[in-house]
Amino acid sequence: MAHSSIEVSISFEDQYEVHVGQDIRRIFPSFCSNRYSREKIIVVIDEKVHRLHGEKVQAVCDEYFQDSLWLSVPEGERSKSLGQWQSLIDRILGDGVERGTPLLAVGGGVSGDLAGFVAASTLRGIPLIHMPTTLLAMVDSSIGGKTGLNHDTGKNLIGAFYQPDAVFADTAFLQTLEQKEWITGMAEVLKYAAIRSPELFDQVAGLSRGALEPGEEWAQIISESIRIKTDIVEEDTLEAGKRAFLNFGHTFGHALEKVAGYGSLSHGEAVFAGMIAATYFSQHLGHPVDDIRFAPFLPLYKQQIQSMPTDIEALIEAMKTDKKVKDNTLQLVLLKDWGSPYIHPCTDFSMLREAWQYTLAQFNVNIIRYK
Ligand SMILES: NC(=O)c1ccc[n+]([C@@H]2O[C@H](COP(=O)([O-])OP(=O)(O)OC[C@H]3O[C@@H](n4cnc5c(N)ncnc54)[C@H](O)[C@@H]3O)[C@@H](O)[C@H]2O)c1
Ligand SMILES: O=C(O)C(=O)C[C@@H](O)[C@H](O)[C@H](O)COP(=O)(O)O
Ligand SMILES: [Zn+2]
Repeated sequence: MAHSSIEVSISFEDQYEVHVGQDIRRIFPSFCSNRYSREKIIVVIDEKVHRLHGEKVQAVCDEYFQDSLWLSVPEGERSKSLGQWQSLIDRILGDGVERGTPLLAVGGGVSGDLAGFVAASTLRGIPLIHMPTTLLAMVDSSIGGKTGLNHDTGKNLIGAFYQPDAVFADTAFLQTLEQKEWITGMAEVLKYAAIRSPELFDQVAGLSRGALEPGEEWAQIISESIRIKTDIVEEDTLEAGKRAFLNFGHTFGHALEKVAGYGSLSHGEAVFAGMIAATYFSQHLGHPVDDIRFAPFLPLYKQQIQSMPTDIEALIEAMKTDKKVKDNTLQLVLLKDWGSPYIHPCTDFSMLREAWQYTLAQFNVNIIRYK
């Protein structure tokens, strides 16, 4: 794959580059030599990625840094917790850290969101670099500075906006990604299709019929997705307006993740179901969108979903912890048309129940509580 570097300009002072391509990690040492002292780097890494790719990451760290503190994070959504945050902070402060010591976050969205918040909160902020290793983390979570932990009351309720100094999305890591993780990451690509670039639906549908593995066509989709995300976060870094469109399907999806129990459903599975619900809602408000667009992908998600919550009232309660809630009113991201998202203050709970009922039925779930 050809290498590319996409600049993210958060403001005049705050700019960073997302470097994407096969073996792009190799430029990491020269990037560091222009920015940081060579004394030490902190590496926060997903433990499975450590086993699979630790040597590659170690090699590029050792090329510049004299010392490294390696901290492995157990794989899975449950690691986005205050407990994991505390144990990383204890190790980092115990080992000794200065304001200029960089932290490299290696892994998927879980270790990235956790490590990002650790970097944001250590000494009020130490330099952060993302090295995403899942499709989802490359196209979405490593870009734009959202960091976060889950809480029993809701998803990502603890966190900060904290931008990295750079992102190194090395597609070589994707060689070992399991199919179910491709499917998870694909949901965020389909989100970009829905809110910005409907032609991506057909492009991804074509690829998802075959094996999901890195290649030139996926590389192009990854770069396009990164461009869409950077465009949006550049215009609205702190989610005062249009950044909320990146939350399409998420008010529903986060409720599914919480009610199922964090980690029972992957983020991408939940967002996929959430996008069906949001599309149904949009259509029933008279907008010319139809969830038939998601139909080619449904079997992939149906196959991997093990358990889907069935209690619609619990799901609606969970939606109320969404961070976009304003004046006690849910703010749903809906579609006026494909590629045209907008915010809809939702007061119609019977339509919400209907949207959930329709969506759960797509996954053959027996609903147990429905007013
Ligand atoms: N900050 C943001 O803007 C943002 C955006 C989207 C999603 N998220 C968050 O991201 C998380 C989901 O991220 P995810 O889907 O990457 O999950 P994840 O980090 O749990 O990774 C998924 C699985 O893939 C494994 N893995 C990672 N890299 C691998 C590789 N190269 N080869 C083989 N296995 C590998 C991990 O060990 C894990 O088991 C959720 O918590 C979600 O809320 C955040
Ligand atoms: O970057 C954003 O903004 C997003 O909303 C991207 C989402 O895919 C991501 O899941 C994000 O973490 C959700 O944000 P939240 O603010 O609803 O927790
Ligand atoms: Zn998401």
